This record gives sequence, structure tokens and C-alpha cells, in this order.
Amino acid sequence: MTAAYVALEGGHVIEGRGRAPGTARGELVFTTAYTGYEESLTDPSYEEQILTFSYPLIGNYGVREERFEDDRVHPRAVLARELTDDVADWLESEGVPAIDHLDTREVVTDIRDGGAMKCGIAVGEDATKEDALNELEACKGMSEHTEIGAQVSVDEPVVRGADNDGETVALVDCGAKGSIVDSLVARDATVHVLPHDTSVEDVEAIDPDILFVSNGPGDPANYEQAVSLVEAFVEETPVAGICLGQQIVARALGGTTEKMAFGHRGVNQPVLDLESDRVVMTTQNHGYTVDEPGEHLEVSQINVNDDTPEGLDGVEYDVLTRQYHPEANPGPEDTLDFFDDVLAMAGDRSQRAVPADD
Ligand SMILES: NC(=O)CC[C@H](N)C(=O)O
Repeated sequence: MTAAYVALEGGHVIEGRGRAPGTARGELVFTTAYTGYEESLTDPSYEEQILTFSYPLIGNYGVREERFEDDRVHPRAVLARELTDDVADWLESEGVPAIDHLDTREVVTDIRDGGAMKCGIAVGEDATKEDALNELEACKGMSEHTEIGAQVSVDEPVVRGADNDGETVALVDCGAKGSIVDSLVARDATVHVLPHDTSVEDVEAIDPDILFVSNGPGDPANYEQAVSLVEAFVEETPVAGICLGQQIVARALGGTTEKMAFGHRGVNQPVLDLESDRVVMTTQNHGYTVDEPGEHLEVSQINVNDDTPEGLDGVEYDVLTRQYHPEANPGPEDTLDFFDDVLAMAGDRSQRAVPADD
């Protein structure tokens, strides 16, 4: 058995079975999702985090690339009660340390009590407790990763759905899941996937029908340029956002965000739509939340468990955002109509527009 150590903030060290070697550090979080490990492990929003699966068996239906949300694994390390060989081999090939045969209930309880915390990992024949503690010592807080957008965003613009004849979407890629882009392209949109720090001029050159801010890792306070884009376009162009995107839109419109104790990560988070009085089940992965939406936004949906904002509507502007993941990869498909509603904002606007030569 390969030695494996997990050093938690405060210095408590847990031992497990090493399944993929290496050392790592990151913010320790958990997901309660019982399916969708391929999607979770390739979700860019897990960058700089160490992911604990609370569901005890991970990997029982294999590993297939068509399920991936990005071209690499994003968590810095993975913890589970039991990992199949398929998943352990995949993580090893990606250079991501993995540990199983540990009491994940203990880890999850520690996170619930202490909040998402710094963590150090050491796995390998010669790995020691001290190696894990050294990683912990070097671990930064999530908000200190000020360049995290650059780690996950495209370097150059990419156009998807170029032959579509629907709406033109400028998607600010702060670490977008592939299925968000796919959901828009499937609805006939042409999607310009743009670097997280794209300039106002570059977006103007595209003349989009919708400005869409993606999900992504880390603290929304570290995405100043994306905030500036929303400020620059919101009066003229409909704006949409998912997860980090909701947080960025709120910050741009005078709202505030805050860090949660341990966040929401799973595929069965209940959300109440305040207008229809209906509850939908949603997929979530976030550790920050909108605190005050500000005077330009109103809360349209809330989390049933803790009342945090799950959807925001513009008061005087065309704005529509979700804190959860409506693209549902993985997860229940209760929320796919979000994409239809976003694209309809562009149609509504063109109907209202006064022809230029009138
Ligand atoms: N999935 C996401 O977009 C996560 C958003 C943000 N990084 C958070 O943790 O709250």
C-alpha cells in the first residue's frame, strides 16, 4: 500500500491509501454528488481546490472523454472512500494525487464544522506526514489566487457555432464548462468564447446580442476586467451569468459578494422560484455567494436550505443570472430553459428597438 497523508488546517493529519502519487495543496471542499464524477473532475471551477467525494464509491461506470467539461482535471487532488482503478489510473495519468480508504465522513464533518479549509496532500512510496504538512504550510487562501482567471480561461478568442444563424453571444470565459457553450450552440447561437480579461473594444467589435459571463474558480473580486465589461455593456446589451458569472454581474451592478462557510456542491440542491412558487432541483458548485444584490438587481430564486440568492433579474436592465448550474452536467435537467430565456432577451430587445432611420 502506498502511503498517503491529508494535512488539514490546524495540523490534524489523516492517513489513507495512495491511489495516484504526488504532492498537492489547495482549499479542501466536498461534493455530495453521487454521479457525475467525470464532469466534476474536469470542471474548471475546482481549480486550486482539493475535492472530497462524500458518496462512497466513485468510478463505478468508468471514465469517458465525452463526459469531460474541459481538457484536463482541475482539482489539485481527490479524496474518496473508494476509487475504482479506472478513476485512479486516469488521475495518475493526469498527475493528480488521489487517496481512498479514508473516512470521508470525518473529512466532510471537519469541513462542515470548520468551513472550507487549507489542505496539504502527500502520496507515494516515500511520502511522509511532514511532506503533507509542508504542503499545508505553503497553501494560499482561495482569495489570494489573484491570477486564477488566467489559469483557466482561453488565451485567444474561439468561435463556436460559426454556421449558426441565431443570436451572437460574447461569452467571457472565466473557466467555462464545455456544456455551457454546447447548450448555447445547440440553441443556434454563435458563441465567441473570449479570454477573461478581454477589452471593451474587443467585445464591441463582435457587437453581441448577449454578454454572458461564465462560471469559474476562486473569488469574484479577482475578476476586475469581467466586472468592467458588464458595467460597460449592461445599459445596451442583455447580460447573463452562471455561478461566478452571477457574482461578477452583481459586483458590476453595485452588489456585494461574500465567502460561504463550506459552499454548495452537489446535484440535489433545491431552489425556489419566487414568481412561480415552484422548486427545481439543481446542480451546484460554489463557495462564494451574492450577499446584497444592489438596487439594479432583484432576487428571483433562492436556495431552500439557506435562502441564499440563486437567481437575479435586472430591475431596469435585461439581466438574467443563476448561481447554480442550469446546464445540468451532471445533474437533473429541471433548469435547461434558462438558456432559452437568456437568448429570448435578445429577441425582446430587437422587438423594442426603434429602427435607426425612423
Ligand atoms: N462554479 C462556479 O462558478 C464557482 C464560482 C466561485 N468560484 C465560487 O466558488 O463561488
